Amino acid sequence: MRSSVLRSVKTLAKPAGARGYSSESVPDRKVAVLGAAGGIGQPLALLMKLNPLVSRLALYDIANTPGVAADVGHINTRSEVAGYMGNDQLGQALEDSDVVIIPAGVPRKPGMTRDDLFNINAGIVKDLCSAIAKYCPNAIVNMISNPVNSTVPIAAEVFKKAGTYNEKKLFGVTTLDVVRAKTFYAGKANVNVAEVNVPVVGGHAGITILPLFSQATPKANLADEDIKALTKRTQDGGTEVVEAKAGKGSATLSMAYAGAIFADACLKGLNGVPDVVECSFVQSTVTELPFFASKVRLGKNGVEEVLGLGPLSDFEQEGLEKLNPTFHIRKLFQILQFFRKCCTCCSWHQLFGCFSLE
Ligand SMILES: NC(=O)c1ccc[n+]([C@@H]2O[C@H](COP(=O)([O-])OP(=O)(O)OC[C@H]3O[C@@H](n4cnc5c(N)ncnc54)[C@H](O)[C@@H]3O)[C@@H](O)[C@H]2O)c1
Ligand SMILES: O=C(O)C[C@H](O)C(=O)O
Repeated sequence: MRSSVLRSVKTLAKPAGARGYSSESVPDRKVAVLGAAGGIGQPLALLMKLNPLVSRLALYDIANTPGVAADVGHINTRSEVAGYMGNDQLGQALEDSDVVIIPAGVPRKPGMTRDDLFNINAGIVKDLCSAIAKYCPNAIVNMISNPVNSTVPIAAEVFKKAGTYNEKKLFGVTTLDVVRAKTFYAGKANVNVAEVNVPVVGGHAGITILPLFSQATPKANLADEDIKALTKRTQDGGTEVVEAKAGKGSATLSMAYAGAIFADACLKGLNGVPDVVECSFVQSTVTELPFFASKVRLGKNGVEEVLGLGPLSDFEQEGLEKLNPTFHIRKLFQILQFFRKCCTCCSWHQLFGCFSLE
């Protein structure tokens, strides 16, 4: 048992010796986790502590971080761990960060949509991003807090207002959709899950999550009905967990795993490892939507290239057409309302410039 856990941890955290640099030359990298005492934050802190690419790990939350930091800090891996609690310590937590991961915010309960989290989480994200703009404006930001389809554009607006926006460094973390699509596909196709690849594009809510099973590898001859069912299960994966947890929150462990995979990819990109590609929700021209998840090549400056969708099946093309209005209408109105309430200097003109209904 112990050795298999260690083996998977090694695979997740493998230094990129074989992929571009030796473990002796791994540069120093500071990673900050905001919301580090939460359901995602704690296992994510553990996984980042196991990552040999991290030299400093800053754990920030509004409560309980000293305990989490003391606990994680006893693990005998490379990084130095420090806990920071409360707004007064946020600046210190962020200073010199290369990557900031944000799982701060409230999770869903059964019967809620991710949009129902907007009012609380938009405010949390806005405050945290204002601090990022001040204390580590060049950091890569990995946004986990929901609704990702809206928290990412909000973060972009906050950074624009602060004059620090770099579209190459802002990522909505959609890796859990990919993790789920891989797991469900491997089960149905009866193939080794470790070898499976499935791009998932669009966004991170309901039908905006669009897995491209026609591009899944290894290839399997699945019936149309099976593809439909896999697509629906991937789109409803978050709700499946929310319902199973029956009021005790949403996905935390699988999300921490997904968040650790994505942060590891960002670190590899920063360190110059070639051909690091993950799906992520980023500023995009792949469709007419201003932010869109697709495969992204990661590099020393964050996004190196936003990759196109590739060939779609008729079913996927239909899914793509359906997701556009959902995105536009919900997201636009939420974000407009938020900035009207909270940000008097953000004019309607600026907002329509960013989120126009094309
Ligand atoms: N992107 C995804 O795929 C994905 C997957 C799962 C969950 N999520 C989202 O992640 C968020 C967190 O989920 P969770 O289960 O960890 O919730 P949780 O309630 O267990 O933890 C959230 C943590 O955030 C902290 N927090 C609140 N306000 C803060 C602030 N201003 N600064 C710093 N920390 C603050 C809380 O103290 C708490 O420790 C939710 O919004 C959830 O919907 C996203
Ligand atoms: O579903 C949720 O509310 C959490 C997360 O977005 C998920 O996909 O698990």
